[in-house]
Parts: sequence; structure tokens; C-alpha cells
Amino acid sequence: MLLAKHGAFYHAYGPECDTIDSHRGRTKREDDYKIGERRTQSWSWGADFDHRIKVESSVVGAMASASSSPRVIIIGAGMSGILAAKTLHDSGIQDILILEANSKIGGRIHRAQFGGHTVELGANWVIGGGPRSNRLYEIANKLKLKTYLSDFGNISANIYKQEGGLYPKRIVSAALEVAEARDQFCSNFSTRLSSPGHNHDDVSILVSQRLFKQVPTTPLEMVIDYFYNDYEDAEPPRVTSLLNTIPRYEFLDFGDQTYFLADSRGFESIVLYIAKQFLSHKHEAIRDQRLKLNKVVREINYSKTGVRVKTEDGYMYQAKYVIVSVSVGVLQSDLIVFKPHLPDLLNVKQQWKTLAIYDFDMAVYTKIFLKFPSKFWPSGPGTQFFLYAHEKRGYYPIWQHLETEMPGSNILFVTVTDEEAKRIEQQPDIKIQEEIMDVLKKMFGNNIPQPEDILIPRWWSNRFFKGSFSNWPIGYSQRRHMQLKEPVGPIYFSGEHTYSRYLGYADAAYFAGGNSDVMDCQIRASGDYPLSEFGILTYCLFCTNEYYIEFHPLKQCEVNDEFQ
Ligand SMILES: Cc1cc2nc3c(=O)[nH]c(=O)nc-3n(C[C@H](O)[C@H](O)[C@H](O)COP(=O)(O)OP(=O)(O)OC[C@H]3O[C@@H](n4cnc5c(N)ncnc54)[C@H](O)[C@@H]3O)c2cc1C
Repeated sequence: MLLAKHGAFYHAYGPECDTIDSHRGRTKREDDYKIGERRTQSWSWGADFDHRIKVESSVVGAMASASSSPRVIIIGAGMSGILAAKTLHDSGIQDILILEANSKIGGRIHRAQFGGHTVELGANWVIGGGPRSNRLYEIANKLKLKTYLSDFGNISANIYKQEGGLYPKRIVSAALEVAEARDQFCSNFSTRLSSPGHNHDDVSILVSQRLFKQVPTTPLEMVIDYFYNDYEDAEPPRVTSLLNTIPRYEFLDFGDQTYFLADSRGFESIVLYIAKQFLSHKHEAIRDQRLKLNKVVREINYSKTGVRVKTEDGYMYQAKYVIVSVSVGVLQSDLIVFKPHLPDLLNVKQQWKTLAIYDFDMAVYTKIFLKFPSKFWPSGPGTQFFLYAHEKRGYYPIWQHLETEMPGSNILFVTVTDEEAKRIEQQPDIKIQEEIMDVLKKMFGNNIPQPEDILIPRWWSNRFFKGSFSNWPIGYSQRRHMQLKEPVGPIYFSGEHTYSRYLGYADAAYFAGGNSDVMDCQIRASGDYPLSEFGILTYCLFCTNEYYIEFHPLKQCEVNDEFQ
């Protein structure tokens, strides 16, 4: 995704970095809300559970040579799953099993070969240069991965009209000034809403724009607004929560320098590096029986005594606990069936968990790559990004060439999001290519060559992801987000969507894998039951049917210190 918008904002117009106040404002707000909150939950146990176990017991035996009843099963070997496993391993729980549906680790951090080069289908940017060190950026540097500071500095000279031709620079500059003022207003308004004395009422970014009396309507205004918002959130301002997405803590904490990772080893080598710290490996390949690839989990049976996890190939694995690190999009789908159902709408008193999952947003953000026989777009300083303004918001809007990172590659990519991304990925490649060529011809004339190749990731249709990353929708409360990551009996939840501070980013996945819930699982799994304390939360699990959450009113824990 992104990291681009704020990079653009900072690089092009200079940062207004109110790090400490905003940071503390957010922490305080969360604490205020949670202090003294107490909730009791219970759920019913599946009547047919014991019967199923007997029926499946021979299968359990069949897989025992690979892993005989680990203490904790981790579902998913993306960044958060690998970190969760490492967190457990480092704290002495090595009796774990990671089940991953795909044939490699990394999840939404995924490279591909295209046009003779390595491109990133998922996460691409890492950030650095801020008051806090970013672990992912540190690892990238340690591995000497090639990263390039993105050059957003000259957008005002690079916006094309719908029917072709560049907008005059002075018109774009004026529109950018308005956009920047609007963005600043949204930021100030968010801070004001979250300050003491306000009810922390949330509004959408669009409402904030209306208050500023500057709602983008023309193609130029819309594409600039898209660059500021959709390109970051992958959903439009109408949908996105102001309070929970502005300010962006990843930039306040980690810095305003956005580095585009372009290395043949891929972003996924960062995940591999972490995995190799605790899983046996030979050179670049993990050879550890505790990691099982091509294992699609379809069912999780849980009870007071533990979990049984069933995979598509008919195997059953049992453990005391399970950490589910799949995307919130996957949780919203029916790929994994929980038995008994997670507390849901069928019982009004127990609807919290399912609602928390269904109410959140899994956004779609797609980079479409094109390889041409020759370059026909401008290159050199100040040309890396160019925008296409169309009356339909988000119609092939943000373009990037790779001449800096991969000179002579003749590769372009365009980013689409949300409903447009969904519409596009349902079409055949050839149809998408035709649409794209029409747009490119408007920008660069009819004489441009046909592409030699096109690569269209389909994150939304992929049953193992169901989208690209989460976005915080308007109307979704902090309390509900706490429920999103809350455990249900022996089931724990991880994944980028569970870590609100850096929501959506690979950083969120990294921290989610070492956060309080995983640590709580670790403490329970190691037998130090029932009290755990970590970060800003204190979890008290007195029994598996009932638990409550308390917050330490006085403990202003720096979130980043949780896991370094
Ligand atoms: C197009 C795109 C661009 C992005 N750009 C950036 C960026 O520039 N910078 C940034 O920081 N972040 C970016 N992100 C976000 C970042 O990639 C994610 O936040 C992060 O990788 C999520 O990690 P995760 O472990 O939470 O989830 P995942 O990576 O989704 O890991 C979950 C794992 O669970 C597996 N799984 C799913 N279902 C099952 C099942 N039933 N059984 C077993 N296994 C299952 C999946 O295969 C996957 O490996 C981008 C993401 C996308 C898609």
C-alpha cells in the first residue's frame, strides 16, 4: 500500500509533525474509554464435539509423526503468525505448530517474477527516519535489501486530464494547497475530537471535509483527494473513520521517509529472516516440522480443554490453544468454521465477537503491473509518480514507473482500490489491459506500444486473503476493536487488523504477533494461569467461560515498548 500519501505530503510540502501530543492524545483516549470497563461473556459448547473427536481420532494419529499435540497451533504464516510463533518460542513454548494455507510463508508480503524483475504484489514500502526505530526497516537494512526513497515531490507537474494533456502546474498547485489545508483541518479536527472534554464522537473523513467546506468534486480535485486518502486507506473518505486513521501513527513514530523496496529477495525475505531465528532451516529454506505449508484450515473445534483444528486435506491437529492470524477478510468469509460458533447474533447477549469481525473493513488495494517493449513515459527526477484525473473517482488514478529501481525494465504499475479494484479483478486480463491501454493512450497518445505482459493480483477473490488490508470504518468503536482481538476461550486472534496503532501496515502485523493477546496466550500456555499483564492491558481470565478486561489507569505504557 501506501505509505505513499504521507510521504507525498511530507516530501512535497513539509511535515507538521506533532508527534508527542498526538501520540499521547491517542493513548489517553483509549485508556479513558476502557477504564473500569467490565464485561462477562460465555458461550455454549458444541454438543457433537466429543463425538467428532472420536470419529477423527484416527486422523490425529496419522499426523502424529509430524506433530503430536502441540501446545499452541498458529494458523497462518504471514508476518503476524510468524511473529506470534517466535514470541511463543522465545518465551519457552517451543511446542508449537504453524499451519499455512499457501506454499510459502509471508502471506500478503509476496514477491513475483515479472518482466525479468522481482515485483511486490503486496507490501512494498517501509518507513524510517522517525523518532522510533522501525524494526522492519532495521531488518531491511541489515539484510542490505535495496530500498529507494519514493519521489513524490513533483506531483503538481504530473497530473493528466481525462481526455489527455497535463493540467497547468499553477492550477494543480492551487488545488494541492486546498487539499493540504483540508488535510490539516482533518488532522486538527481529529485531535480536537479526541481531546478531553469531547465525547470522542467519530466522524468520517468526508464529514470533516464538509466542515471545511471543501469537498472535492472535479476530476482534478478528486484525484488529488484520492492521492491523499484512498491511496492510503484503500477506501474513500466517506467510509473511513477520522478519529482512528488520522493522525497516522506509523509516520509519527517511524518517520516520514517512505522507502520502496525493490530487491530480488523480496520484502518476504524480512519474514524469512524472522522465521529463521527460531525455525530450523537450511540456507533459504525452512525445514522445521513445526511449519506445515499447504495446510488449509477449515474448522476449529474448541472446548474448555483445548482445540482441534481440521484441515482441507482431512487432517486433524489438536492443541491447548490456537492463534488465528488470518486476515479479517478471511474471518468474514466461511473458509474457517468455528465449532461452536463464535459468539454471534443468534444469541443477542453473545453477539460481540461476530459483530466485531463483520463490522470491520477489509479494503482492496491492487497494483497492476505492465511490461512494455519500450518506455514512452517521462523519466528522470520528479516523474516517478503521475496521476490520471477522471470523472469516475479512482479510475486507474495513480501510476508509478520503475526506472529508478529497475532501469530499463520498462515496467509501469497502476494502483486501484475499493469498488474499482473489485470490478477490475472480476474481469479477464485482456479486458483490463484494454481499459488500461485506453487510459495510457489518453495520457501519451495513440502511438504507444502494446504491453508484452500484464500482472493483475486478485487479492479480493483470493480465499486466503479476501482483500489487501484492513481499514477502520466510521461507526466502529474502540470498544468493538478490543472485541475484535479478544480471545474466545482457547482461541486467540492476531493479524494486522488487531493492532490499531499501525492498522493495515506490515508493522501492525509485526506488532500484533508480539502483542498482549499473544503474550497472554503464552502465559496461559506456560501454565502461569490466569493472570497476565502486558502493555496497557491487564487480562484476567478467571475461567474459560467468563473473563473481563481492565485497564491500568495510571500505566501510560508506550505502545512501541511492548515489543522491541
Ligand atoms: C497490495 C498490498 C499492498 C500493501 N502495501 C503495504 C506497504 O507498502 N507497506 C506496509 O507496511 N504494508 C503493506 N501492506 C499490508 C501488509 O502486507 C499486511 O498488513 C501484512 O502483510 C499482513 O500480515 P498478517 O500476518 O496480518 O496477514 P497475512 O499476511 O494475510 O497472513 C495470514 C496468513 O494466513 C494464511 N491463511 C489464510 N487462511 C488460511 C487458512 N484457512 N488456513 C491456513 N492458513 C491460512 C494466509 O495464506 C497468510 O499467509 C500491503 C498489502 C497488500 C495486499
